Amino acid sequence: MGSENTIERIAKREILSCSPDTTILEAARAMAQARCSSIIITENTLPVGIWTERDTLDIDFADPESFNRPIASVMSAPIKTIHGATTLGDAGLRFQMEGVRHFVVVNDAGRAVGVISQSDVILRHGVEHYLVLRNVGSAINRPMVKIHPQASLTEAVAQINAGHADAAIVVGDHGEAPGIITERDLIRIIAGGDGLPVSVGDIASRPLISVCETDSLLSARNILEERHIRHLAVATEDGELKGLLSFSDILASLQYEYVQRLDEALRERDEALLKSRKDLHLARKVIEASLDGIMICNPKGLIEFVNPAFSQLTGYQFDEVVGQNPAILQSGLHEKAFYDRMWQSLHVQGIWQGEIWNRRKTGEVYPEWLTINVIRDEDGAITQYAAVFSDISERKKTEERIKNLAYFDVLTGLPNRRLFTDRLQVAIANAHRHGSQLAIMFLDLDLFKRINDSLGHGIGDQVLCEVAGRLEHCVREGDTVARLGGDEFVVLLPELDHVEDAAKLADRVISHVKQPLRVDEHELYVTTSVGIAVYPDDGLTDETLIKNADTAMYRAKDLGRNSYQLYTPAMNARSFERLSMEASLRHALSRHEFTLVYQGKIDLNSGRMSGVEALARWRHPEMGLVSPVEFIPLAENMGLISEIGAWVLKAACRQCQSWHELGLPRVRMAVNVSTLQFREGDVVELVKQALDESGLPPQYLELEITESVLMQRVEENAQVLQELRAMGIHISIDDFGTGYSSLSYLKRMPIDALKIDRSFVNDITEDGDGAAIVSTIINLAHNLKLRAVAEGVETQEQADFLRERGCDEIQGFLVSRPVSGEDLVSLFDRNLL
Ligand SMILES: Nc1nc2c(ncn2[C@@H]2O[C@H](COP(=O)(O)O[C@H]3[C@@H](O)[C@H](n4cnc5c(=O)[nH]c(N)nc54)O[C@@H]3COP(=O)(O)O)[C@@H](O)[C@H]2O)c(=O)[nH]1
Repeated sequence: MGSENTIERIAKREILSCSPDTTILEAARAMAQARCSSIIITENTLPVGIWTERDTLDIDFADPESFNRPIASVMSAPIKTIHGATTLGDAGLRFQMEGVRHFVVVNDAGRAVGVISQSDVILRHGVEHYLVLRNVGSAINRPMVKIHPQASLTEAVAQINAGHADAAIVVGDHGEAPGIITERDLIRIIAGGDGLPVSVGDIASRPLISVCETDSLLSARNILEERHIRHLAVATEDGELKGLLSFSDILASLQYEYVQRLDEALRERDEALLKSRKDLHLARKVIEASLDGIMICNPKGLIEFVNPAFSQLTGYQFDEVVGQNPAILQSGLHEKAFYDRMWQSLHVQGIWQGEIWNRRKTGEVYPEWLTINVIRDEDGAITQYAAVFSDISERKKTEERIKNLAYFDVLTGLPNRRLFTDRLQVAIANAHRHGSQLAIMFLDLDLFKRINDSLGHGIGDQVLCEVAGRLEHCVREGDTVARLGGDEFVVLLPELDHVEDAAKLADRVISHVKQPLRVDEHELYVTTSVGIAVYPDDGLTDETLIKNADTAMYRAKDLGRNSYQLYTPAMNARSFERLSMEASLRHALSRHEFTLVYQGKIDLNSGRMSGVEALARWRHPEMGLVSPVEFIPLAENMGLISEIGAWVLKAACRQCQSWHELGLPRVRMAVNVSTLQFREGDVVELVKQALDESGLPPQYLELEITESVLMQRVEENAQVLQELRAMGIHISIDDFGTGYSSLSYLKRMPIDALKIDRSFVNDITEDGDGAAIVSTIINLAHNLKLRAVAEGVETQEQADFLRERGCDEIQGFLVSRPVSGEDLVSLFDRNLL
């Protein structure tokens, strides 16, 4: 409770005091002058007794000399003290129990710091709530002392003492105005020192101030306080005098236990009020600091309050929205039924929660997560609607991103396999219902790996994006283009009238894809092979259709790429073939199923064989002679290329050395080395072994590498090539012109020849492009001080053209198909042109 309700707060600080030998007269004068009801008698600054107005009743007024007696002879001792920290309630109890009207207030050290009287307690205790409930009549417990005006003071004092009273009514027999005599009057008489009055009537105070017995004790106490008096006459409603009311009576009437309980209840109420005020403060702070928008509406649905976050999220300031209908926030995106459901939920369940699109002041529409609660009073009547919302734009974007990741290819933005399969399944179900057809096209970019290998994945990715765009451009609305991964794409044509329509689309796709495309400084040419499968003829499920379209695509590749194939059941046999080929390839080396054939390179000036290229062949026990076009990529995929490559190199070196030993003209043996061999194995070590084992001098060995060796792992591969060159090995670039070589690399690498790809040679006579490209490559080779070798020369016209353009050597069917070692012997030392 603190010091608020303790007596030290209200005690009189100035202590009226006197010494023990002070006369009663002097003490009374001091009290009258100070308007004080007590005086403390001190000795050596210590209080030793107290003399109060009440003690005047013990004075013998019949003996005027008694006024000159020392105060110590009449004072009350020992003095009654009370600690300053005592509560007013406890002080009131002590006044009541100990029957005194004054306490000296002391501090912890026992020093007097003030005086407190019972009237102080009553006036300052804050018991108004109690006093207002009690009437004056209930506080009068003592019979009224009535004194005749003619009575002497001594008689009057005797009567007051006899009535255990502290005052008396002075009333005569003839209807004179009544008066009152109190202890304070006695002090005044003693202090006057003029002798005693003749009768009490002379000194009685008039008029007699009275209250009605039905008045509240509070009003009586207020009169006492206002008039600075301590007694009131109490009359009935008829005006009949019933008694006297003093502070003592009021104090006695206070039922302290009850008052204390009331006090406690009030204190608890105050504390609760304080707490709720604190809670309210806290709630206000929380609402103000909340990042969620908060809007309170009245029962009519009009806005009463919004917090700062509301303003931040909607753009509307407090003053702009208070009194408005929240409809100002509506986006217009929801149907009336949506709001009807919301109100229904509010009225039935008292809460609505969900996603809603609202509109900011700027006009921007945004999604929010909104919770509305109905607030009701104790009687169940709606007092408010409280809406709390947060902007979920970011969350929605994230959800959208996650959805995109799950269903769309990150690189191209096309649907991915999952979404494609979903759509295909739906399309199949539709086609089944309507008895219609659909088609899917499986596309794979031809030789895309070369772009990735030679120009890097960054360029490869850009090519894929460009191709994705071209595919989307080709198809109709309702068709789906998807990327399955790598360079594989699929197209779903859900409505197909004729199979020819799918074939026409495949043609369009092929011709669009093959248009030159520019990526950074590169002009690239990409082609695609397409396989088509039609529902229901080529499969009834998504899996079968995709598998069969894939098979048809492989067939298109086998047949020379840049074309499409419609699926036929026979193709499945081909897929099966591929699988069984894989199984057999693993054992091909140990079963000695590989062999080499040789094709001569002819010097265009002399017409003689200047070199030989070794070409691998696989004699499959059932499939017969398998082309390297089929098994080399398979071997690369299966991780067998280094092993097979090593065998080829060693066998070719042995063959060349044996020709030398036979005394045939010494030609150089060219061997193809796969890019993967450079990555996976130690080519230098392998070459050393092959030369050592065969005895072939290094200058008679030529390695044919592809452009990707120059463009990948540039530092490492350059090092290997340098070492090979240092050994005396020749290096030529195979299929030159198809691999996007960087000219600066060509210049820096230790190479001896460029082999012009046969596709350009093949084009020499068909259109001007091939001729121009071949001429350019020949010039380039010569400028770099390299030999130019043309592959795939099949006609005399091609040979003539090449000779005219200064090509150094040719290789091709015109002179000889690849043949066995024995058959090649007959071609040595002849003019083959
Ligand atoms: N890493 C290895 N690759 C090898 C090996 N052996 C061959 N290969 C590569 O396989 C590809 C196909 O080779 P192949 O089927 O042997 O075809 C070669 C010739 O038969 C063919 N050719 C030759 N002259 C003509 C012609 O006038 N017309 C025509 N259409 N084709 C012709 O060209 C192939 C030789 O090409 P190249 O090697 O580019 O000089 C092929 O890429 C081989 O490199 C091997 O052991 N390891």
